[in-house]
Amino acid sequence: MSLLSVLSSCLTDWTSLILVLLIIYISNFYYNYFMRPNPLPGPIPIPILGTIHIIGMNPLTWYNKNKKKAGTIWEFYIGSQRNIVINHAKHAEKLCKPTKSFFKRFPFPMFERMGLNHGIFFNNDYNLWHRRRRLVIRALMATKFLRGLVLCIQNQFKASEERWKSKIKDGIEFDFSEWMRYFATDIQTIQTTKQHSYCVALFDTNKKLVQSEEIKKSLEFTNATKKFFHSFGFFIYIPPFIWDYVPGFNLYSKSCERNINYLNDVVNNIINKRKKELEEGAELDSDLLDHLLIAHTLKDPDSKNNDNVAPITAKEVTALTWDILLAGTDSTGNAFSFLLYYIAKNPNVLAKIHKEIDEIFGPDSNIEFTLEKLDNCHYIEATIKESLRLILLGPYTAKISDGIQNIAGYNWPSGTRFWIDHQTLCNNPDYWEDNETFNPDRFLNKNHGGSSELSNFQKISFTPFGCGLRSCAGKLVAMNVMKSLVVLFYRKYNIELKNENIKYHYSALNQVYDLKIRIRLRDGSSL
Ligand code: HEM
Repeated sequence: MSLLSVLSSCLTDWTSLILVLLIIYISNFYYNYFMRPNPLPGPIPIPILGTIHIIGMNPLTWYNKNKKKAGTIWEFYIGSQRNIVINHAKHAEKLCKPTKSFFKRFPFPMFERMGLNHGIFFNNDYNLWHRRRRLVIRALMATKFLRGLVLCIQNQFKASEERWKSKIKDGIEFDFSEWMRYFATDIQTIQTTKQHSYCVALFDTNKKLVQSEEIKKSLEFTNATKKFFHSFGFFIYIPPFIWDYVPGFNLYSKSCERNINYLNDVVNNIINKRKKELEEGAELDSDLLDHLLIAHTLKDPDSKNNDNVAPITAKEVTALTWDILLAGTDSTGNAFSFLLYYIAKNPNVLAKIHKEIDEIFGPDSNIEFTLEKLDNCHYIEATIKESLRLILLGPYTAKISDGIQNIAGYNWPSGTRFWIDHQTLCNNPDYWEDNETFNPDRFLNKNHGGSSELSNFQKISFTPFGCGLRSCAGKLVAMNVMKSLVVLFYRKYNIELKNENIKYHYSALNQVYDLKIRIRLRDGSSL
């Protein structure tokens, strides 16, 4: 037998083996699919890809075309993994209760590999998560922290106003979505780590600001966080063995890995620098990093009162700092861009905002305001809520069940993957009257100058910050950032949209782009 014929017979044997294995895999896949308990409407999956070729990276695209067929519960596949989507308050109630039955998020193997599960966002260990979450909540809800935040926003805004000064009389045109993303990055970076990121300064000066090493480094960091966000969908929807072994995909996942390593190094350097300053006697500040660093030493009140509580580790400090930087930046930035768009489209709402601002803050549009003043802005708060209801920043969240759970009348085994479709929950005409109308009054009850009371279904379904144990840890921060910005912009400026419609795309969050505005001084205002 020639070498060639041995080779070709081996090859044939290998090919046949692969073919047989493939047939077994496909038969097994479809056997499991057709025998699944509680079959629901949804596109038929294909092996390995699941339904990604039909629904793409955004389950709402399929749902919006198939509303009737999908009803209030439907399913789709990621690889061979079944996912159940809930989009009515009557089924969401149990999923949204703050119980351990729906504590777990989907695992993020890539982010776990990179150590990001030492924080709270990617953490599925209840006991570890619980203590860290308490720490973070204590820091973010502290009055001292929130007062510092409101002051920091005003200072950063003032700095932008200084740069607008020479041109504002004739009006300035710019892409607000970009400005807002940079502004949110600056605020979040300062409030989390005390570092300046100079993003807005570079934007306002058309990148002509003298670029020191510090500024260049901060820009690199901002771009790296952007890349991290954009990789989210990839790591959720593409099964791990594809991003590890399939050419092209593996190159991209390796570059994301390098990106996360780089971000980890930057955050670690910031932490070490601050740790040293504190060891050398610097005074403690109200920002998140100092709060975490207290818990990293034995000065943490939790560990003082309880011998079993160890100080949090350096890895935890890094991961928690990361969590807050990432979870808080793009979310607030995009939320405010949507809000600005809705206010511009609704002059009656703007008139009521002006009235509230004039009543609470008086005629001087340059006067500094406090956190306590913002607490009285009930109409502004209602407007923010209505904007968050109409367009969900995170249109869905996902949870894994623990123990057999009865949802929508079906019993589901432990480990079932549920998606809550918040976009549909918050806009369901069954229980949101005139659901497509921008009407902040629906959030004003009689204690706050209105006459509305949310129904039970409305309360369950109003979930822009998620729901259950894992709901947003920075809700109060986000609300205060947005309230502050409403006051800063509308007490002094007129804002005109340059495009008729808002443009946005979904990538981990709904992200606004190309929101061109023209901003000029409001009559009677001065710089
Ligand atoms: C308008 C702005 C924001 C929106 C719409 C928003 C929305 C959300 C949503 C939908 C979740 C997932 C909840 C779930 O899985 O049920 C979440 C989680 C989280 N958010 Fe926010 N968020 C915003 C701002 C912020 C800010 C400013 C911070 C921090 C300062 C923050 C920190 C977090 C953290 C740490 C988590 C993870 C909580 C956990 O797993 O226990 N968010 N947020």
